[in-house]
Order: sequence, then structure tokens, then C-alpha cells
Amino acid sequence: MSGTGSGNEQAGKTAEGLEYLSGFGNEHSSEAVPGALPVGRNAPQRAPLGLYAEQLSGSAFTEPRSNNRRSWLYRIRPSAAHPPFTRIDNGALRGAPFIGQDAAVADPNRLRWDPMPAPAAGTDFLSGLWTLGGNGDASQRAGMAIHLYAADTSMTRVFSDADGELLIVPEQGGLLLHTEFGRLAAAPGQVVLIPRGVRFRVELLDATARGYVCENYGRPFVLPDLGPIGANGLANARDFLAPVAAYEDVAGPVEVVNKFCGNLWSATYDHSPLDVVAWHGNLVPYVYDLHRFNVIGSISYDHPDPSIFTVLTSPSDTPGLAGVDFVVFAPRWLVGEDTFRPPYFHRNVMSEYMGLIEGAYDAKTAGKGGFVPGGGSLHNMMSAHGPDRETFDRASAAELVPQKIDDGLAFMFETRWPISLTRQAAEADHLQARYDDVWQGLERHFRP
Ligand SMILES: O=C(O)Cc1cc(O)ccc1O
Ligand SMILES: [Fe+2]
Repeated sequence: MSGTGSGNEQAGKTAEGLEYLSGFGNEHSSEAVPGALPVGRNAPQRAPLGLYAEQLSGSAFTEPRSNNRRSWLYRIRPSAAHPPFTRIDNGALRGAPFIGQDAAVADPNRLRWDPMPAPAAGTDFLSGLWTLGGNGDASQRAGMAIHLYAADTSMTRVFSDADGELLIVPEQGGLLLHTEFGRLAAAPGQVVLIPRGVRFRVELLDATARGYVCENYGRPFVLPDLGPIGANGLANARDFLAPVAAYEDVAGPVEVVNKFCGNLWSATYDHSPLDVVAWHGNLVPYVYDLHRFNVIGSISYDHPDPSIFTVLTSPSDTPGLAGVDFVVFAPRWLVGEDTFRPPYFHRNVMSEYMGLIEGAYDAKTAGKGGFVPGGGSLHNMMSAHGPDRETFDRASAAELVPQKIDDGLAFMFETRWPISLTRQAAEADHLQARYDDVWQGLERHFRP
């Protein structure tokens, strides 16, 4: 496990030769060709260099300034110049609410899956998406969906998701994302966010790629408020990196796939829609390295609630109640005195999907048949869970010297609504049969 690193890629170039713009929610601007950005106005009578000016919004025009997100794109052809979309097969991708054949009965059981099976040869990121579950309704712009992906082929087509933003969490294999805003690279341990509707193509940097996706139908992710923590900490704004403008000036045919209200639609363009030569605004894709997360925890006693590990939150209209939180369990020291240090037993009103990017998670026994990288667990609203028996026995007897947890990187998508499963997830061969057994044999120790 690497430490927090002292890299300086904000200023320089990454190993992939990429340049980034640092900051979260900033008004960024970038031009791949000098002079491509208009000065002093968004829509001059004739945009520079013969480009088309186009606005992309991520919030209603009238939302408060603090929530308002939009970018102006200066492109070779306007996005409007495309033929009609026609329906194509959804593959294993689903949109909430799941209905009919796609739906499973909402399940109060604790569930755990092994990693996705290897992809069939020729599977790209899009066709490798497999929906596990979700909640809310894509057409209401509320709720979320959880997808896993396994791919062995780079995309030649381009994808955009009208239903929500995509938080991509690679677990195996690096990704190079070609987006309308430029290029972003993400290795396992880093996450990428693609805003709603932004077109992109995923190139694999390794032979295969595997990971998780949170599709957020609701309000865009923001950094959580820090309250008494102060002005710094958790995910620091400057560690979020947006691409610099880069464009494709190629003649078609280019297949463009659009996910709209749960279904895939396709159109063949006569050009690449990744043809943005310059842009400015505060609606951007970004990459964030989870190793940069500044972990804050208890330095006296008791195990803090995992909200302290929130990287990004999608707020609802009720303060503090998230549509979905993205939470990371990153390397950290445990020093609590007279404390049961792993996650405590609990039943929560929020629903929790957990994944593992590397190593092990401190509440669960690692190894085959356990909670393994690429696998996932679902603890739905009010389901009773916590440390497995082995963890309980070990942690109850442990000598409480300072202990570094540095052998794992786990995360959680935590949401206000119960997570319904797709039928394919409920019936998957890789759903573990006897997850409940991890809590068997928790002996009665009561001595009145
Ligand atoms: O492992 C879990 O279930 C997630 C979790 C972690 C934690 O530290 C406290 C509560 C909680 O739900
Ligand atoms: Fe939990």
C-alpha cells in the first residue's frame, strides 16, 4: 500500500503524459488550441476559430449559485448535429425502478457476492456493465444504481448517460477515459466522475479491467461539509483533477450510445462527438486518488461512525440526509483505548453496499469465500450486521497497542433508500450462498 504520496501531478504531467487542472467545483477553463476560448462572453456572434458554442448544464438554470453547474463547450460540430437514436439491447445494464422480468423482491437479507466472472472476449466497458441493484427512479432524477463492470476490450464507441453521473471505481486494470473535456487516467485506488450526459470512451490500459460504478440519479456529488473538523481534511478540494481540453477531429462513422430512462439508444454519427477544442465552467469530469484522503478518526476511545470517511455526498432536500454517500475505508491508525476497534454491530436506517479495491476490510475475514477484492456486500435498511465472528473474537481479545491498518482499501455506497436487486443479481452464480454463517457461533458470554 502506498502512502499519501508527495507527487505533484497537479502542476506537471502524469505517467500517461496527461495534464490536469486542480480543484473541486472551480471555474476552470482550458483550450487545446490557443485562442479557441472567447474572451469576455460565452456566445459571441462568431465563436473563435469557427467553433460552435454550446452550453451543457448540470443544474437547473435557476438553482442557487452554490449549486449551479454548467460548462460552455467550443466544438467542431454542435452536439445537435446527429441522426435519430434507436433502441439497442441493454445487455446487463438496468435502470431503477427495475420492473417485470428485471426485478427481484426487495430482500432484507445480508448478501455478498464474489467478483464478477471474467468477461467474454470482446467485452468493452459499456457492454461489461452489470447492474446489481438500485433505488429511486432515473426519470425522477432521484436515487442511484450500483453496477459492476468487467471488460477486456477498449471502447471504440462513445457513451453518455442522461440518467445520472457515473462514479467509476476501478478495482483491476487502469482506464484511460477520453471525454468531451479531455483525457483522464484512473488506476485502481483512484476514482473518476463523469457528469450526467458527458460523452466519453473508455480505453483499457491493461489487458482486463474490473470495477464498480455508482450511477447517481440525484443531485451531483459534492464534498461534505466539515463542521467542527475545520477548513481542511477528508478529501481536500485541490486533489480533484479535471482534464485539459483535447479533441478528436475524425470523420465517422462513430457509434454513440445514450442511456436514457434506463434504456440504451444508439446513433451513428459522421464525426466524433469528442470534438471540444476549448471549454470553461464548473461542470467537469474529474479523477481523485483515494490515497490522498485525509483520514480523521478517534484518538481517544470508541469507533467513529463511518460518515467521518465520506469522500463525496449527493445531498437531498433534508440537511444531512444523502441520496448517496461515497465513503472510503483508507489506511489509518487505530489507537482507541478500551475500545472495540473494528466496525461495531449495527442496524442502520441507511442502506449500505460495500466493495473492496484491495487487501482486506477490518470487519471481515479475508480470503476465498469471504469479502474479497472485486466482491461486494449489501446490508440493506435495518439489516443487522457488523464484525464477523472471527473478527469479534480477535478484536475483543486484542492488546490495544497503536495499530496501523494499511492492508486494504474498501468503500461504501450508502443511500437513504433501500437497495432493490435486479433479478440477475438475486440469481447470480457468484452470489455467496451462506453469507449469514459469518455471524454464526457468536457465543453467549453473558454472566449475570
Ligand atoms: O462495515 C460496515 O457495515 C460499514 C460500517 C463501518 C463502520 O466503521 C461503522 C458502521 C458501518 O456501517
Ligand atoms: Fe454497516
